[in-house]
Amino acid sequence: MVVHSQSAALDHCSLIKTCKPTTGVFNGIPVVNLGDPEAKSLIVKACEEYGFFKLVNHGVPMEFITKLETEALRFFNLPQSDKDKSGPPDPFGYGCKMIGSNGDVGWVEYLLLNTNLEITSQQTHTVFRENPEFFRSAVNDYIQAVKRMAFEVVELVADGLRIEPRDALSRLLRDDKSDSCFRLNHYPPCPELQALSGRNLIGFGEHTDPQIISVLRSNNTSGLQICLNDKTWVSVPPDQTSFFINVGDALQVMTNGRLRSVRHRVLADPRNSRLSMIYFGGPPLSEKIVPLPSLMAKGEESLYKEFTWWEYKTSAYKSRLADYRLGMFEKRAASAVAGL
Ligand SMILES: C=C1C[C@]23C[C@@]1(O)CC[C@H]2[C@@]12CC[C@H](O)[C@@](C)(C(=O)O1)[C@H]2[C@@H]3C(=O)O
Ligand SMILES: O=C(O)CCC(=O)C(=O)O
Ligand SMILES: [Fe+2]
Repeated sequence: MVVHSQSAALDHCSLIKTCKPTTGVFNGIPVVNLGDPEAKSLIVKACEEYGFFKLVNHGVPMEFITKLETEALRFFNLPQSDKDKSGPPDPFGYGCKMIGSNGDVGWVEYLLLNTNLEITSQQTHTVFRENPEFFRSAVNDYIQAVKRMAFEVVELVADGLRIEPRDALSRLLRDDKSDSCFRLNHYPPCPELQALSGRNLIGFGEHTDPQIISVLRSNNTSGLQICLNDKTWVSVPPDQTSFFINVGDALQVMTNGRLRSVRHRVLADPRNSRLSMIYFGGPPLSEKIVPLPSLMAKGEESLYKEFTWWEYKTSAYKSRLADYRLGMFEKRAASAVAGL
């Protein structure tokens, strides 16, 4: 991400939103130890209350994490013209400041990758044609390990909610056709811009993740914030040795609203660069996203209209980042519009 001079930088960034600096960190983020016999109920409680928790003792080898971090930084430190060869993100590939294709911008550059097609094949023409073999292998090793952990987490969700069979969620992520993706985000420091405005630049604007579950790991630079039920934004203390798990929109629907997808955003840090890596576990495109039958009480009705993941994704990709994407799939919203 090139910044030539202060005025050029400001020009470039006039579209990036800012917010008042927030100071306090939130110490109430639930922490779940994957080896704890109580993990399933702690996970469910955290997902009901926050749609978010920190996972420790996760079993992903630190070696895979640091190898990928090194390779990712090597990539993001390349000259801009080299990085641009891996873009634009359509939607996969390298992107800088523009998020999605509907006008959202942030102080971020990223690589967005598909995980279900072997990363060796389809993406060869963009991201990995230009980058060394060890970057590709670092990405593959990391994704494999994180997927395994994500399968376990959603199986614990199923256990905790007494969903049967217990692979009702994990089978969707394990499926060869699972529509999952992976993202490396790099938020460079930007001291001049923040000093001039006295505000924090938005790195990645507020949103919920559309998929079933997102698994996030970052370096020790802060920036991630979540929105609590009372609509206040709180900063998540970073922890480079742990993972943060987000409930996505699809899981909210599949649990008929029991688990809530969490609204979150990232503020750029004026002094330190942030690097995050996120696996977004989604179902196959043809999957119907409906509440899981074993979870529904007798006579309970779905809060949502029936839709496939393809339909949801198509609509999500037409939306702006901050939009409430589930709104148009809610039955209640539809009847309100009809004046019922
Ligand atoms: C503005 C957009 C970017 C996004 C697609 C969208 O139109 C709305 C959802 C966005 C989001 C948020 C979570 C993930 O980072 C992401 C990959 C996803 O699946 O939905 C992004 C999309 C993107 O960056 O392409
Ligand atoms: O980069 C981060 O820490 C989070 C970004 C995010 O929420 C996303 O890419 O969907
Ligand atoms: Fe997100």
